[in-house]
Amino acid sequence: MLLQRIFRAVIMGPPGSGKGTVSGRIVKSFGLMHLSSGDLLRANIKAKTELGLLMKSCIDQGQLVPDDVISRLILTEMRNIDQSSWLLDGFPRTVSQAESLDNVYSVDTVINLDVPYQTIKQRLTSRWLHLPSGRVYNIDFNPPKIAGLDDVTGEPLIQRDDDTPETVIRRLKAYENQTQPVLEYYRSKGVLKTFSGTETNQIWPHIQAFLSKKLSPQN
Ligand SMILES: Nc1nc2c(ncn2[C@@H]2O[C@H](COP(=O)(O)OP(=O)(O)O)[C@@H](O)[C@H]2O)c(=O)[nH]1
Ligand SMILES: Nc1ncnc2c1ncn2[C@@H]1O[C@H](COP(=O)(O)OP(=O)(O)O)[C@@H](O)[C@H]1O
Repeated sequence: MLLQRIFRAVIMGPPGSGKGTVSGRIVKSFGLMHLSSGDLLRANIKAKTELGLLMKSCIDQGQLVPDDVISRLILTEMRNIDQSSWLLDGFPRTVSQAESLDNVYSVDTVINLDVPYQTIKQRLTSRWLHLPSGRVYNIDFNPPKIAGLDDVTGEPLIQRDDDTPETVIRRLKAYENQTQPVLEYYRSKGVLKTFSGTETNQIWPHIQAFLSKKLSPQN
């Protein structure tokens, strides 16, 4: 079934709350285009672009990259998908970024994953990533079929340089100081929908039911 009209969504939540995992399920169930700012930055680092090289130390230290850099990067990339329904993951992360987005597109729904910090810290040190696709695994939660290899391509998985316990703490601080105000921004616009819990499998049916009221599921 085709989507009736363009639907624009953002997924938010602290680092490790399951944004990438849930995004994968939303893409599969509802066919939205997925754009992840973290995946885009890591692709730039891997390709050693000028931007990637400039941003790497910032990311490795658990700090946010400058608003103008990420806003330009994302908004340029969005031109390729703006005829489709989309889901933004990891952007916007500051009120200034949210305003830049608002200048071009109005967001229909913001899905907020509210997961306790203690749960998150345990998850991130056992996260494994397939860099080209952004597919995430976890030794405890969803291990790859063959250790160290992506299920779909058989290519190697990596651990992120910024998933160390010290850097995770800095990322959570950045989230509190810079990203939480974005939740208020969207709450005041009436588009924020929060899902709380400690397990993705427990949160997901609620998100699926919520989106099913707004979107046609994929065949
Ligand atoms: N134990 C556990 N791990 C999870 C759960 N949901 C996601 N994960 C894992 O936690 C890590 C962080 O999830 P991810 O989707 O990358 O979060 P993001 O940083 O918000 O995009 C990954 O290794 C996931 O595989 C869950 O319910 N339980
Ligand atoms: N919108 C953004 N604004 C500023 N920095 C960003 C943004 N998106 C990603 N980054 C940078 O990339 C890092 C990794 O982001 P991401 O992959 O979204 O991590 P996570 O999903 O674990 O929160 C962030 O810690 C930050 O340094």
